[in-house]
Amino acid sequence: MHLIRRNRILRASAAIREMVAETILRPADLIAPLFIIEGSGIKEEISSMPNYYRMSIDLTVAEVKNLWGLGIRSVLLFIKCADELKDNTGAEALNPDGLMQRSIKAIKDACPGMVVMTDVALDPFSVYGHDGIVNGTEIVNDATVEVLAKMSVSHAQAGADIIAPSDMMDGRILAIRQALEEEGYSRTGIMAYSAKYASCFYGPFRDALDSAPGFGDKKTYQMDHANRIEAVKETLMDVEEGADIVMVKPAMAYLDIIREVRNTVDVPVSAYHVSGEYAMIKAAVKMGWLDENKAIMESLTGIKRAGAGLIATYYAREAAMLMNG
Ligand SMILES: NCc1[nH]cc(CCC(=O)O)c1CC(=O)O
Ligand SMILES: [Mg+2]
Repeated sequence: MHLIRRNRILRASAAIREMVAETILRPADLIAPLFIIEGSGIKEEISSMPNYYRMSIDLTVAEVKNLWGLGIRSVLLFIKCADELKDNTGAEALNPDGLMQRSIKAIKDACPGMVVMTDVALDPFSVYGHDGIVNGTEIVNDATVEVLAKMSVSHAQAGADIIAPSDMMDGRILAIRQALEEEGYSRTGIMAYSAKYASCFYGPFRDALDSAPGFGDKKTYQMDHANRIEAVKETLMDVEEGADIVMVKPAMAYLDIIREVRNTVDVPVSAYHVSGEYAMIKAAVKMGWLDENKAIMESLTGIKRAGAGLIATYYAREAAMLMNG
């Protein structure tokens, strides 16, 4: 018998292909990022992210319930800070009655089972739009880490299940872990943005939250896209410091990094299918060049195939609806 025919057998029908599929995407694999603003009954379009919105807490809670019903089990919260509350200290980030803190409480009250993850970085609160405290043109690592640790405790106090530091400061995972333990939050997890690249693909997000850097760029603290070995080093350090989950970000231009990280660490690996990756598909679909449902499932399955068991994606709702048939 000539073995060449085996491939044709295992691809012969949809049923056989489904039987032998190696990578199966589930709604619970998906983390839904949510952009939250002050007010009530407010749903604002984001021009660079079609069909994605900034929403007030009440509408965000309703969306969380819908997402839970679709089988999604985690959300990742981002808030849009009022300009008058921005400074160079991150004070508003520590406000126990801040928008993030109120959002966490409202979601946990309304949908207790949903895993609430919170973005921890200073850019939404910074007059400079950088992820940390600025001195001249320097992002001051250690002073920033101190604030991030307090910010993380504040989120845990509000009920957050997992802290997601997206800042890339050195040593922040250990500092956050220690601060959480000192305050009794030994059950609050950390999803570290470990291999986060200084990517052009964050543009739409920065529009959404008005958080673009006011000067320079983020290349002094986010990684160079040319580097692979450095990603493994960063990730191993975060695991050593106490990260429960590590993340590679962005995703599609970094599948090799996801695979290398997956093969290296013994904790869950996540990836962030970022705003620019979402916007690219949306734009191509608008031009009639791509089938959106196929592009969504192929992209997200590929990110999982590369090794990410968790995927933060703005397509979480659509993908879950597709998987629910
Ligand atoms: N530190 C903030 C943060 N957290 C997630 C993203 C990007 C998410 C996306 O583009 O979807 C950013 C923007 C940035 O680092 O400039
Ligand atoms: Mg690091």
